[in-house]
Amino acid sequence: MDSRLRSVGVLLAGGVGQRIGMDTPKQLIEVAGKPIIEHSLAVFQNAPEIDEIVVLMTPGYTDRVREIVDKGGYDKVSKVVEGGASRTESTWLALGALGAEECNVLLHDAVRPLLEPRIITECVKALETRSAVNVAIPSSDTVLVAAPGPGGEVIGDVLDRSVLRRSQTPQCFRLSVIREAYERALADPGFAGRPATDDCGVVLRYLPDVPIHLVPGSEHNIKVTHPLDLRIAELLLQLAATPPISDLPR
Ligand SMILES: Nc1ccn([C@@H]2O[C@H](COP(=O)(O)OP(=O)(O)OP(=O)(O)O)[C@@H](O)[C@H]2O)c(=O)n1
Ligand SMILES: C[C@](O)(CO)[C@H](O)COP(=O)(O)O
Repeated sequence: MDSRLRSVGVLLAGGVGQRIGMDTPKQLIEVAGKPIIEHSLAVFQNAPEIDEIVVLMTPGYTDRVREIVDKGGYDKVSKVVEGGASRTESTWLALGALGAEECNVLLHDAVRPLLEPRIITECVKALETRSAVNVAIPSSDTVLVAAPGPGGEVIGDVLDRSVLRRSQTPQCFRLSVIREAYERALADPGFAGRPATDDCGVVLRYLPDVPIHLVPGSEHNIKVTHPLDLRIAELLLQLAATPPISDLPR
């Protein structure tokens, strides 16, 4: 009998893309010939470690996602569910859409269309022995803490870059662990006033004894947030589709 836990890829696509400022949610914008969300869907669909995909989509756009799923033959998609008002609400709704059986959950920003298969492999491997795993890269910039000063901001602190990492997705957990963290967060009246910007932040705050193992991410695994990111994603996706020079026929 195969005792491997099932792995569910959750695509968080419930946002509206305010910072990119377009009429439709940014995950539906076409980049390198496909909507951004479809690039992310294809990565999960083609990953042998992923057994099932659940999509959380902006209310009003779930039918559009179902069309993309049907047309592209993404047969690992089991559910397309409406997302919530914040990323954490969408995660909570995703957890509600999963059954009671223990599994691995890989929570991925749908707007990170350049997720590499290697990262999924390493995350699922790490989940064989750990219950919480995140993907992160070192910071190549020096990171400052801004403080209010006379007439504007001043530097409050310069952080030690050697211990700083930039958090990416997928953020990966045993279902029972991420559910427990969110149940505690929702029971805390203070959570709404100090929301978390990612799922690891919820686990760290509400299950501080659970170590969150780090897997190396990638500079390519960008989050399409601002208009310039669309151009960068386009170029990187084109590059990824181009064989390296050594593989070209001579
Ligand atoms: N209510 C929300 C908000 C965000 N997300 C998802 O979380 C990921 C990262 O969020 P972000 O880049 O902030 O997306 P938006 O919220 O759409 O962008 P903005 O903050 O500029 O409005 C995206 O794939 C987004 O669709 C979500 O599932 N549900
Ligand atoms: C989850 C995340 O992508 C990790 O870097 C990030 O925190 C999402 O932030 P956003 O403001 O919701 O884009």
